[in-house]
Amino acid sequence: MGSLKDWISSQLVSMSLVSSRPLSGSDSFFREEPSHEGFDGQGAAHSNTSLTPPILPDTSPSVGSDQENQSNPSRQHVVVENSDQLRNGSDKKKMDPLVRIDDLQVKFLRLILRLGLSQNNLLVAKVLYRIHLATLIRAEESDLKRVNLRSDRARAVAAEQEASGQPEMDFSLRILVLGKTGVGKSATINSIFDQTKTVTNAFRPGTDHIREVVGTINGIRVTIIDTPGFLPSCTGNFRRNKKIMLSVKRFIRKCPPDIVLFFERLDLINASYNDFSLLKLITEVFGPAIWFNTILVMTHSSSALPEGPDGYPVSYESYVRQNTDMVQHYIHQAVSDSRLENPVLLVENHPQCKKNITGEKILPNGQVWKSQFLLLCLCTKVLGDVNTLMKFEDSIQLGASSATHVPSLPHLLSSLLRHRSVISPSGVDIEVDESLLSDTQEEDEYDQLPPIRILTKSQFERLTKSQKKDYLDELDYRETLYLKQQLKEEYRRQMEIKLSKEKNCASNDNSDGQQASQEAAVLLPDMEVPPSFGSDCTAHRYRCLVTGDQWIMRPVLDPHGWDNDVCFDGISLETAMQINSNIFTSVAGQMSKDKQDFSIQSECAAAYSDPSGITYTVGLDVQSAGKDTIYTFHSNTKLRKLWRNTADCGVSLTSFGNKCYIGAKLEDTISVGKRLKFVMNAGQMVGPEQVAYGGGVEATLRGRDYPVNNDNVSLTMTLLSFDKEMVLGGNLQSESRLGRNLRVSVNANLNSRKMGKICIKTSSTDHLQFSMAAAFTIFWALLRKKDVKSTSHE
Ligand SMILES: Nc1nc2c(ncn2[C@@H]2O[C@H](COP(=O)(O)OP(=O)(O)OP(=O)(O)O)[C@@H](O)[C@H]2O)c(=O)[nH]1
Ligand SMILES: [Mg+2]
Repeated sequence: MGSLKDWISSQLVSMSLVSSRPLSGSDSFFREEPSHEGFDGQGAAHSNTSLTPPILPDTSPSVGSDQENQSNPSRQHVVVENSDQLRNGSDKKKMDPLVRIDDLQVKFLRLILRLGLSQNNLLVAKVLYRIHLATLIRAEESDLKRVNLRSDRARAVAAEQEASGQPEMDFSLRILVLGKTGVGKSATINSIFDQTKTVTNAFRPGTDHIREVVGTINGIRVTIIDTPGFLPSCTGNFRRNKKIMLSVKRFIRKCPPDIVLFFERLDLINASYNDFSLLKLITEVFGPAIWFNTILVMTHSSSALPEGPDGYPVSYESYVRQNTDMVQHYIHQAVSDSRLENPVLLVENHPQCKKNITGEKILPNGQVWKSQFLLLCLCTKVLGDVNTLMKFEDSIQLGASSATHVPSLPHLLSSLLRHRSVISPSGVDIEVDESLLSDTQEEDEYDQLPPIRILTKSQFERLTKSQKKDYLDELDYRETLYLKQQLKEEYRRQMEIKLSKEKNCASNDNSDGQQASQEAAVLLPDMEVPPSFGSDCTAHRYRCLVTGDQWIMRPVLDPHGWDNDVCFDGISLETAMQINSNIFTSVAGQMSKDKQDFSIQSECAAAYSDPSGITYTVGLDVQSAGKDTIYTFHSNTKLRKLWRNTADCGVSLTSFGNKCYIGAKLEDTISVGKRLKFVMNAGQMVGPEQVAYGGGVEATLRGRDYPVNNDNVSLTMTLLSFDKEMVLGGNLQSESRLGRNLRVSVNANLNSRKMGKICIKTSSTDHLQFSMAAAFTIFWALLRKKDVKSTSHE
């Protein structure tokens, strides 16, 4: 059962109920002995039998995906113990994992300094953030108060220790290399040490036995275990490859590596690449947990770029992304889990590889790959050690059989409390309809407008700046009124159809069939598919037609598919039907199936509106979660228009595995005028031996031009209680149009655990506005940074 703590952090950081990713490598796979830093006590108690990977809800891109450059500078917090604890005796220090995490961070920052890397480096920030998150998740309520945001102090201690060289740092890396023969494992080892430490061979397998290569880089002792390469995966080589893997497994049993490098040649990955059987064999022999500490190494990274469909070479970034995605895709298939995201390291071993002025080998994108190698190894090892210290042994496991996700009560309750508005078959929200109806005084406003002369482009150009503005404002105003009028007419038309249908039903005169057949088919926009179908046609098109209002059926595009044949492995379907004047139903779902997996997400609902104003809704939601399926049956009763008040009560029954969760909620909506709305709700979710309670108040103020412009501000306060813990949260959401070409939406939340996030989205058709938005964002980030600094000084 997920805890409230998980729920809070996922509210902040994760997209979905089941989205989780490894913090880093699994020590459970490798470690039988204490790590090289000598973490003794509880933290070093590794188990090599369990495959439980240490997993945290993830918020950031993979450690190594340097293509993704978003990071949140405000989250670069370091968890540092308070000074009392720092001064405490070594015994206590040894016992307290939080203190040891603090030490580890200082060590990590020292190494970053030693490598000459900036501490604001994206990867470093991510590692520090993940450590912070791990500490928060694992910390007890009492510990949480001790978790200070004193990043500056950790940095200062690291700088001080590194300058004085005291205390001496015993940090070492133990790395295992794996990959097919000839991909450049030995050549990479030689490049890393800048000397020929192991033999390479261009024409036949170069390495015939496992051997350790030891050296020192930037004061870090590095041991690399060079292994014989695997033979290309075909049935004849299966036994030989297995033999190599078993001997490697035997070799590392006594002294397991911190990091695994899995090698591929970047230039040899193409549409016909398929190393699934080899990856599967690695997974079987070493266990799925091997992939947690694995970095994908792509050699030959400076090779000539292939031609794109337009005859020009493709861009380096997209070439790398496409090829690494393909290898990652097959790893996902081998472990039957697509959550894994391995860091990628690009390598070029050619002696004539381009170098920068300091003589370091650089890639076509200007990156110095050797420092990137060290950084990735450091990050992987440090996160691995944090995992061990924090004991993430009860986290999610990799693999299909183990990919069972237990829904948490706070999640289920908050989704029950989420407001569901019932959509009528015409596609217009009932609430919108009502606000239109109440809008009678503006009835003829558009028709009463004086005529306007529409200017040609050249006439418009001749206007002065202020005239241009007035003219555009006037057009804007008219457009809003026109759209309002159109919406009203559409609503009236729908009502008339409804009334005439009722009459027709009475007189048994059904002309529906003819009407439907008269409706023309509409072509839906094309989907972009990988341009690899057929020899002469670069982009084969799949076209979709919509023939009636009622059914929309489309294939689902898999963005990871490498050919059109495997791109479409799902289907989505949407329909809404009026059974009679009072009953309507809607079904929306998506289903995908390939050789291994079948997944479905669907929502069906039926609503009955009583003429007295009561609406009854029943529905069934079906959702795949790993190999299991979650069924949720829900039922709602809505009492409309008791004064300006809509009351709603609902129950839900969720079945997952062999467990059942029952929930109930009460909700009341009060409208004050056309623009202000209050929603209050309270609910309860009961699971096996556990209960969660929650509720909230939401106030929404809509813009003057609603529903033509969806400007609104809403403020929500929620309270959630689960397992003797209570969390109060506040959320502010606003969407508004600032000027003609700029839309801004702001979402900010904060809870009583002092965790929160702010998200600002802007869209503009004007470059100037974009630069303003960027300037504002940077200004905001700086402000936050200052804020964090002053907090840490306190
Ligand atoms: N151009 C180029 N050549 C490379 C690169 N990496 C390796 N090579 C060459 O590829 C050949 C094979 O490299 P090795 O390092 O022996 O390959 P290996 O993976 O160790 O092979 P086994 O020991 O048989 O498993 C050598 O001639 C290397 O010089 C690279 O990044 N670019
Ligand atoms: Mg070799």
